[in-house]
Amino acid sequence: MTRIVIMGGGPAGYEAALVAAQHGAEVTVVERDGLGGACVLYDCVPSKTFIASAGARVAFRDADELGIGTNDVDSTVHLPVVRGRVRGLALAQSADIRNRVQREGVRVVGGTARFCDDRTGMAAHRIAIETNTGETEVVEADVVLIATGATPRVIPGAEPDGVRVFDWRQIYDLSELPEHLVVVGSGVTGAEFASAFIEMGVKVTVISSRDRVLPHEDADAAAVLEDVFSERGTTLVKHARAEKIERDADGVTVHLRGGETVRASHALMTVGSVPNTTDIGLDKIGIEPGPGGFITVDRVSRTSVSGVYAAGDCTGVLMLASVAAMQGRIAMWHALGEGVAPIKLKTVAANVFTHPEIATVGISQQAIDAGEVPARTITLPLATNARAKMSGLRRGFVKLFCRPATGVVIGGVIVAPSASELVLPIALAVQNQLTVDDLALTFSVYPSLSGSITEAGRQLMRHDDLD
Ligand SMILES: Cc1cc2nc3c(=O)[nH]c(=O)nc-3n(C[C@H](O)[C@H](O)[C@H](O)COP(=O)(O)OP(=O)(O)OC[C@H]3O[C@@H](n4cnc5c(N)ncnc54)[C@H](O)[C@@H]3O)c2cc1C
Ligand SMILES: NC(=O)c1ccc[n+]([C@@H]2O[C@H](COP(=O)([O-])OP(=O)(O)OC[C@H]3O[C@@H](n4cnc5c(N)ncnc54)[C@H](O)[C@@H]3O)[C@@H](O)[C@H]2O)c1
Repeated sequence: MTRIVIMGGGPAGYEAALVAAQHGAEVTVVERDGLGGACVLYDCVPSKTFIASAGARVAFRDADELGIGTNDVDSTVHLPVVRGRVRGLALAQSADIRNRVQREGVRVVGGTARFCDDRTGMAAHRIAIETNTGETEVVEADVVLIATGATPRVIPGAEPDGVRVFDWRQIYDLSELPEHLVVVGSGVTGAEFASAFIEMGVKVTVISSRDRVLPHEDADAAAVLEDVFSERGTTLVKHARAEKIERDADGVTVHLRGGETVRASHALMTVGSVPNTTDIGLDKIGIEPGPGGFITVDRVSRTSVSGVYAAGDCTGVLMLASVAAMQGRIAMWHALGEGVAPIKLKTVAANVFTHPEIATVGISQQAIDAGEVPARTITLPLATNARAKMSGLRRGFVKLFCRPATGVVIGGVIVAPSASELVLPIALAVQNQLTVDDLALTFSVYPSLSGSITEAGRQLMRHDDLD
């Protein structure tokens, strides 16, 4: 029986464990916090639960326009209740995952794992576990999966203290909403938290190191979000890098490179993550981490050392829960001799949970504009969609990209309140190489926002006829 040890129980680790157990391996997962990992306990699940509360407040605010008077009712945010939901849901989800994994016969050890091979080049590997109860155990494995995830990056001089300066894992500890929150960093994490606090009625300033929010996302989508931010009175400080944060009894002063300062009551640091790869004994097996400390893997999750795989955020390959889980599964299928297709990143669907949401799949507009991928494109503003009008939606759009000659769908972007749900038909089309004709001939419900997707297909099909 193949002995498999998995270091870390996040989406990469626990999904791998389920696959390995299904295929009859003897599986041990070592996790120092709780199953589900940082994804479930601190990052993805808590942030989306928090955002759900902000969304409820938005619905309340927007009701006025639809003829439902709410002026005389106060929509106060009860932060302790929100925090209770955030924590409770994360713990419940973690417990569900633990039960599921244990039901499949996986051994779960609470503790911290590191390699302790006597020398490099061994066929089997030794892993020392410092258990959470203070004992040390050494286990041998034929196959090891490193799935140790990542941790919030800390800027020296701007260390979070959990009182005035927070990272995204501590922010739920606030007992009341900040008077003025400065969000440092405008990547996906920064944009999501800025949006949630803005929608909860907090004054927000966003510090962006680039010329816009969401520098890695679709530029038109980012422009919509900036519009919403500005409408809600948010200040966006562009081309700015925070170097130091001073705190006093009343608040924080963020010092930017170049000498300017931003004053606020609290600061939230969203300046990226660093991989958890420094203390796991990589030198004992001969793995040299790549740039930024990430572990280099190929498309079936192999590292440079035989029998050792890596998956998830510690590899720096698209830092998404869905990608982590797929990398973990692929590693196990490969290790256990199953037929496996290498991971295809061009078909990954992702969503930024701002208000409105931004969902993307496949080739980006940026790659098309740069001439890297030939494509025909269409953008349909939601303002022209009947259902959007009925719901009072004025912002947002559907974009569709297809191959010039064949009309095969290669990507798309949706900006809408429920973009994460709407993007699936485009993801299905990209994954299965469907054409704009396939979309165009599909019945969508009338009236519906998804009608804009089939309409986008029709508009690109019409262009086809002119070729
Ligand atoms: C604020 C935020 C929101 C996000 N929202 C989304 C989202 O909506 N959708 C999405 O797809 N992705 C989202 N992500 C990204 C997603 O959370 C990560 O891609 C995902 O957590 C990666 O999973 P993982 O298994 O690699 O690592 P993790 O989830 O980080 O799990 C790794 C686990 O390993 C443990 N560990 C580390 N070292 C050791 C060791 N030596 N021994 C034992 N255990 C160890 C860690 O404590 C941790 O519990 C979000 C990220 C952030 C920061
Ligand atoms: N909804 C989701 O799926 C979701 C949500 C959150 C995060 N994630 C994923 O997690 C990964 C990390 O995202 P992230 O936003 O946490 O990190 P990031 O690294 O993408 O963004 C951090 C931003 O902070 C900026 N920055 C760094 N130092 C700064 C400074 N001193 N002052 C001002 N700005 C500074 C960086 O230039 C960068 O733009 C991404 O791959 C993202 O897709 C996904």
